[in-house]
Amino acid sequence: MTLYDVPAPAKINLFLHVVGRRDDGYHLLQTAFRFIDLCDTLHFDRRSDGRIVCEGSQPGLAHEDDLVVRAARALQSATGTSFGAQIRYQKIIPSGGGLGGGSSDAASTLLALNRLWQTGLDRRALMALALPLGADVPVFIYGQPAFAQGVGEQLSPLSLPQRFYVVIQPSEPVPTAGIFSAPELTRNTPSIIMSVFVDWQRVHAQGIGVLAGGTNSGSSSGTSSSPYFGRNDLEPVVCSRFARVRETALWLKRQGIHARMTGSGGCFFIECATLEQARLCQQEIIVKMPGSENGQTAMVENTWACPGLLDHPLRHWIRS
Ligand SMILES: C[C@@](CO)(OP(=O)(O)O)[C@H](O)COP(=O)(O)OP(=O)(O)OC[C@H]1O[C@@H](n2ccc(N)nc2=O)[C@H](O)[C@@H]1O
Ligand SMILES: Nc1ncnc2c1ncn2[C@@H]1O[C@H](COP(=O)(O)OP(=O)(O)O)[C@@H](O)[C@H]1O
Repeated sequence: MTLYDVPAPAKINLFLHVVGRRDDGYHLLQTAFRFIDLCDTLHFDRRSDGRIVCEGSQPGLAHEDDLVVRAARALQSATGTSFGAQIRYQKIIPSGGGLGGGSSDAASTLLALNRLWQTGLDRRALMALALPLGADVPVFIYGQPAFAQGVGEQLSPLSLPQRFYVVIQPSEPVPTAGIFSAPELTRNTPSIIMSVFVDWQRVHAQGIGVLAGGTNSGSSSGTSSSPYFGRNDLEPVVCSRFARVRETALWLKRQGIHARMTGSGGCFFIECATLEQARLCQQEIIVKMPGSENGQTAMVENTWACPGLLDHPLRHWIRS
């Protein structure tokens, strides 16, 4: 029994507010998760000897630390199945980018093995298994764009308009834990109710656009010139500590391009109304970037233009 070409999409945080801190040090967040069509791909063969064998492509990552392996083991011990799995995967989503690639790989592993092993867990049970693997893992099992609270596990569905994204990866990974532990991090952004974001979306649904030159229009928003809702509270901390991320942010700003950091960075996204606009914007960035050769500079590692997803591609693999 096999399952090949299982996708694990990246996520972006449309905004990210830190509204408090729990006694265990984890932070209370408010954020909007959106999946984008930038995917890792996983392949699974069922084994009857109970072993989990994973050929990942993560240099420097020990087998037992790989979130794919940890997810497989979590499902094994929760269900007592005697099956194992041979797993291979190809990474596209950069690690330490704030795109949730490892979390998404873990979620797709849970969804795929639940099917391959016929362990029959429902969505709620898989989400409970997902949370100890990482605060970001449950939303990928939830399967829909979501307004998230708590540490990221209290999820409500969001209906988001079709949008397209340029994603820019500065050539420097950012470790999530170090950003959350920064003393200077803003931890007291006032909580909002979800309808504030939903209403903002409705009002600004027509507003986003990219000008012919490739810069987004700066349609009116909650803040003076940004076309995005709220802010990412982690962005100033990441920019102050990571030179390449800061250079990228400043360069984009000087070009008049409104970009926002996703999660704990260091990737940025630019929201566009059409895929064509996203591709034009990406091309303009590639051409204009200082020292650019095929879109790679000392400052930026990679760029992509891709659609936002209306749903997770495996959403219907599981009972709600
Ligand atoms: C910041 C976010 C926003 O979506 O995304 P990424 O930048 O990682 O993609 C997430 O909250 C990250 O989720 P995830 O990457 O799964 O985090 P975890 O592995 O659970 O935690 C990594 C470390 O970040 C800190 N952490 C994480 C989440 C949270 N709500 N509060 C925290 O303080 C903790 O110090 C923890 O040790
Ligand atoms: N399969 C995996 N893919 C990517 N990162 C992984 C994986 N398994 C474990 N990790 C670890 O998780 C961290 C990055 O996780 P990821 O979800 O991609 O986060 P981020 O959104 O912060 O980039 C890194 O420390 C990496 O070593």
